[in-house]
Amino acid sequence: MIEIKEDQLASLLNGAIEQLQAEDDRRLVSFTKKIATTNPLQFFEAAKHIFENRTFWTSSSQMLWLTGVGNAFEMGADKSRFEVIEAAWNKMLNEAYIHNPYEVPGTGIVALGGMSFDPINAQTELWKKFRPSQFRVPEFLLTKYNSSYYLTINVCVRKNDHAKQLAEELRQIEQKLLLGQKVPDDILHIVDESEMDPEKWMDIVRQATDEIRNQHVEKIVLARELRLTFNRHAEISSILNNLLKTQPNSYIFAYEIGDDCFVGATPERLVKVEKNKLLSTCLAGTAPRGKTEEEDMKISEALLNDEKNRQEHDFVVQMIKHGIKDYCTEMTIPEVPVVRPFKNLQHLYTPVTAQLRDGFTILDIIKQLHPTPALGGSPKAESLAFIREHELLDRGWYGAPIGWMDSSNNGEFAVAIRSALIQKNQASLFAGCGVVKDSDPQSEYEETKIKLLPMLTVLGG
Ligand SMILES: C=C(O[C@H]1C=CC=C(C(=O)O)[C@@H]1O)C(=O)O
Repeated sequence: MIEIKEDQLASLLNGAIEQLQAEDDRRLVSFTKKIATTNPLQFFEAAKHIFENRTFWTSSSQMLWLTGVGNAFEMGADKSRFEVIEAAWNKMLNEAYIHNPYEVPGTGIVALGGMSFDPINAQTELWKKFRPSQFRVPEFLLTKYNSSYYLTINVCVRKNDHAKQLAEELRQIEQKLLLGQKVPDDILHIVDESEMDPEKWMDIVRQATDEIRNQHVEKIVLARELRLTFNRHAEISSILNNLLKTQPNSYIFAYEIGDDCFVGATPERLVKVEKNKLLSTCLAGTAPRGKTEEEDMKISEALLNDEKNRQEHDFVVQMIKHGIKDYCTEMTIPEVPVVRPFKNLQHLYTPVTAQLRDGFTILDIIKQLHPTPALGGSPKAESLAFIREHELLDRGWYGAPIGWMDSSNNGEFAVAIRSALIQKNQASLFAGCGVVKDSDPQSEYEETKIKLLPMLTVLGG
């Protein structure tokens, strides 16, 4: 194990502490170093009894893994979410003491967080711990980028802190984390299940198709919740381990707040920015997987030529194109989608690439894009108004951006679908589908059932 260069961290801490004038002044100190191979999930598990708030992220390509534990700095907002977060982020970065000799995305000061689907919709008891927008800079962040490993230690210092003592305390926690803990093989059993009466939900789908036929709106995405009770408390690291095994090509994430944890394996990238190169994704239009290769191909071809699905998909393409055009240059969007297979489903997929213009950030792009018609509908305002009035669900963070950003304007956000809110021995799973004028309520219901599978299968279903 590579040990922290004690004197280097202590002198960085000391430098920051000496600058503080008033007793309640605080300053973030961030120290990054390269470390030996460390298992991100075992690091996550080792933090279980040390920190209350753990965060986990892998990109769909698994090029980047982030495991954050603890909160060195938090940012939250209920209104004007993007502006408030951006201002707090910039202020903190301007004042921080940073030692990070690596120009590697996802190292150094990284904020991990997410937001609710709709801040206007009233927040219910279910999601009470999750603010409309919330980001955290973890105390310890393990970054795996390609095959290199980095550890960043972030700490907020005060005037009366003692640098050497603090460095020693941090070193002891670091040792425990890097040692890791075996991820338990937790097998859950579902003892109770509840959901909205399917007939009632399909009735809402019918009302949506009526609304669309009456030309008030073109597409509305409707979601539903499945509430499960287990025989015991769920182990988050074990759920993540199973998602990593069963859901390739997906973003696997967890955002823990005390006893609640929002977990998922989503196939949908909202936006990635790396060294000003922007990548967004249109993912909408769905079909099941075939049981044989031949059947799979047939279904995939039918999906590609299906008018209803192509229309559903095109709403997303058009919206992303218009949403970001003023924020970037060199935008490239293929004329036709391709079919992208995932474990349980296949989707129509169109990648969008561009160059982010100087002066804009990933938060500016998210503000433009969220919610895309893959989760809200089209037009945005009308579809959201329908969802607010009829869906009878607190989506919380489901269907909203979740991800990370670093101090060099790199970042990546996925759309938090195929996800569940875990609460001790209970969980709420969410799934939705795009309703257009010819949607059949029964088929839409069946589609949401398949979309629940990625989470259901790792939760004892
Ligand atoms: C809303 C969900 O999926 C979206 C993403 C891909 C395909 C979709 C569809 O075909 O309806 C949905 O727009 C969900 O999985 O809960």
